[in-house]
Amino acid sequence: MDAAPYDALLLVSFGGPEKPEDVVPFLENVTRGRGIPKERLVEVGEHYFGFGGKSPINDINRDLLAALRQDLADQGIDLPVYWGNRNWDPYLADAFDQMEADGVQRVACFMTSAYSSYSSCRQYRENLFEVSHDRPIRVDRLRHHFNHPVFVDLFTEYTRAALAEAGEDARVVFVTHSVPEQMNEASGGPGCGLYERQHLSVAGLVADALDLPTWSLAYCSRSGPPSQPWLEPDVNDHLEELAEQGVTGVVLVPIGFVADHMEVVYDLDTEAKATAERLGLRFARAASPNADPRYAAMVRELLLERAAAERGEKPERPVRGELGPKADTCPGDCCVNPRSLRPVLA
Ligand SMILES: CC1=C(CCC(=O)O)c2cc3nc(cc4[nH]c(cc5[nH]c(cc1n2)c(C)c5CCC(=O)O)c(CCC(=O)O)c4C)C(CCC(=O)O)=C3C
Ligand SMILES: [Fe+2]
Repeated sequence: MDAAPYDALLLVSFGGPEKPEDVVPFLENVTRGRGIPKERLVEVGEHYFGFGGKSPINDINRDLLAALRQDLADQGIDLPVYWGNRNWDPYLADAFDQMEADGVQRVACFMTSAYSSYSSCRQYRENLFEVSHDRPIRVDRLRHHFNHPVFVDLFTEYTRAALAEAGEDARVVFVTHSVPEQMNEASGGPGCGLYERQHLSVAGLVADALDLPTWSLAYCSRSGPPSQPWLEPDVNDHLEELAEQGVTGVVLVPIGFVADHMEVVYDLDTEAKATAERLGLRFARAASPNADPRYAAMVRELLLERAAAERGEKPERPVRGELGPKADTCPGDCCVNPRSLRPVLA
């Protein structure tokens, strides 16, 4: 198996604070120029302080990095793996400094974000462009993985396990990060609304695999000013509705998150769980991929698929559902944020 023309793999993630002193500067990094109300920042800061100022995200990425290295070694693929975050140490710039020092010429990037939107794709590509355009390293990012069979099958398995915990009659509620309605509309191109469609596709695939009679998609972690419409229903409001309808147990499936980071451990495991308890609903939260070795193997599959394509071969592009494989490169008008017209990596 051959990773040529790539001579490195880069894990690109969001980053998170690791100690109380990190929290405020991290939030400043994330929200610079984004118009988030001060009260919302104080509130989100409290979520981090409640967990000792440490997000789980970096440790999970350390584990994923180890799983990726193990998987490549097991497959006999000799390829260095680097890691850089957009918003916290280790930063993307440090990873690129190291790659440059090591003589890397062409790197494939795996982003720990599975869906299309400004926040979940284009902003990553802005940061990748920024950090790489003046370096002698060619950068490609691997295609979106929301509908990769491995991703869908993992969530199917995690959901099955959570149903066993909450009781088979529990209602499955798929959950993802809310985004402004405008951001959803622009995702995939003007008017595409691809963010929501991709989530509905994954949710439907998992529901079909488990023969679920009914299910829903809800949103968490709304931010921004109250006047701005974001995707709804909020998961807490949705639990209220379900309780009113006579539902007695719920399983939350965090399909929008590839790992148990702060939104999952606070917004779902803490806040939504408390809502469920108050409403007398049995509650279970399905796992997320984290550093599952099968998730690492999926990254390797995507890497080899793209490597083959770059060599001029016609690789298979495994995919589930009606949306088909997302192109390797995004068109110029994909996921544009009118407030941020910065150059991007395709
Ligand atoms: C779609 C999406 C994902 C999923 C895709 C992906 O994984 O990338 C995601 C991931 C994450 N978001 C994270 C943290 C934050 N996101 C914020 C703000 C925002 N996120 C947004 C969207 C998303 N975010 C949006 C539209 C905003 C509003 C401001 C803006 O338009 O930019 C804020 C500011 C405070 C607030 O507004 O809540 C924080 C602190 C962390 C780290 C968690 C940890 O530390 O464990 C992770 C993985
Ligand atoms: Fe976020």
